Formats: sequence, C-alpha cells, structure tokens
Amino acid sequence: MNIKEYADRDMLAIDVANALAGDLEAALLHHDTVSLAVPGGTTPGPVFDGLCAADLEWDRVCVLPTDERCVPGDHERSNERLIRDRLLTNRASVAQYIPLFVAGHEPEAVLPEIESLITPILPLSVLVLGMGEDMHTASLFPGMEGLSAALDSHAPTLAVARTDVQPEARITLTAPVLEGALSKHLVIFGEAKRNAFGRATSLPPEEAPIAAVLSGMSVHWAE
Ligand SMILES: O=C1O[C@H](COP(=O)(O)O)[C@@H](O)[C@H](O)[C@H]1O
Repeated sequence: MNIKEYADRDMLAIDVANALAGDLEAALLHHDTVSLAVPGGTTPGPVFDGLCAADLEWDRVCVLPTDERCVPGDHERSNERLIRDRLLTNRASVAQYIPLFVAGHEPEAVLPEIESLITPILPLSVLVLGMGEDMHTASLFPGMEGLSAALDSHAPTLAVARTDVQPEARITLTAPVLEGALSKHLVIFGEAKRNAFGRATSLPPEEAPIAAVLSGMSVHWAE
C-alpha cells in the first residue's frame, strides 16, 4: 500500500484519471475485455470527468459499480446515475455496463443472475474505491448484518447490505472480489477521512471494512 498526497482535489482528479487510463491500457494489451469497478457517492465525479475522455478502446471495457443502492437508476442516490452521467459519456460512452440493481425485485432474488454476468470478468482488472468516515467501503459497513460472511475469503461475488444507518438496501461486491483486483486505487478527500483511514490500518476488518482490501492499494488523498 502507498499513500499519495495532492496539493488539491483538482490535481488528484487529473492524476488518478491518468493512472486509471494507464492501468486500463496496460490491461487491454493482454485481454480482449477488461473490467473497471468504480464507486458512487460524492467523491469520484471529478475523476470520472477526466477518465471518460481517455483515448482507450472503451468498447472492450466493462464497467460496473462497486456497490449499488436499491433505488431506480434515475434516483439522485443511485450510483448508476452518477456513473452514467459522469463516466459513461464522451469516449467512454461505448463501454459496456453491468448494473447491480434490478428494479421490481428484492435484491436477494437477483443476486445469482447478476453474479453470472460478473463471474466471467473476474478478477477485476482495475478497481477504484471510496471510503466513508465510518471506514465502510463499497457497501461493506461496520456492524452490518452479514458483514463477516461478506468479508470471508470464500464469500460469493455479491452480498446484500441492510443497515440501520442507510435509507435503502444495497448490493455490494464482497471483500475477496475487491481484494482480488489486479490494480487498486482508493480515493479519499478531507481531514476526517484521512484520520479514519489511519485508524483503519490498525483495526480488524469487522470494525473497519476498508482494512480487508488494502493489499497493493494506491491511496490518493487531498484536503
Ligand atoms: O455509500 C457509498 O459510500 C462510499 C463513500 O462515499 P462518499 O460519498 O463518502 O465518497 C462510496 O464509495 C460507495 O460507492 C457509496 O455507495
């Protein structure tokens, strides 16, 4: 794991977008199709704004979210909405996309179907993660029911996350899928997350889920 600090968020976004484009280009040299898993939330938009313009064979890139909130794809809390608006545009508009949320079904009922789409693209070629101040990553939340199973090295590809602190159920990639990515980047902004990340490195994953996925991770931080 290494931590890179940036002068500001704009510099971080440019540098991370370039790093991701480089990682994807390298992966495309060796594989017909490569996979890119990205977070939602408030952090990755500026990185997506740069990455979507990268000169890559995007029609050979399969994008998926690290986790999804079970809301319609046009809802303001939908991670898919952010990804479609800010990443799957410009040159990246021809990338394939695997949604984690299927409207009209309980999340548990659609896991096998979605897993069957994800299995062929594993291990993930490139992974971008975010992290909350509570040290959750993707939708692996401290204290959530089923966390131990989702952290287990033999966990299935996906898990359903239901917590008291979030307004909706979620579907998330599990720890072994995230940990197994070939190229891994964590993007965090602000002093509170920097401090939380520091605490996470000495806590067990049950208390700090981000700690389960840090091997080989490039951590990018700006105030
Ligand atoms: O709920 C979520 O939280 C994390 C962190 O989000 P942020 O807004 O603090 O950047 C995010 O990585 C994840 O994809 C999202 O569903």
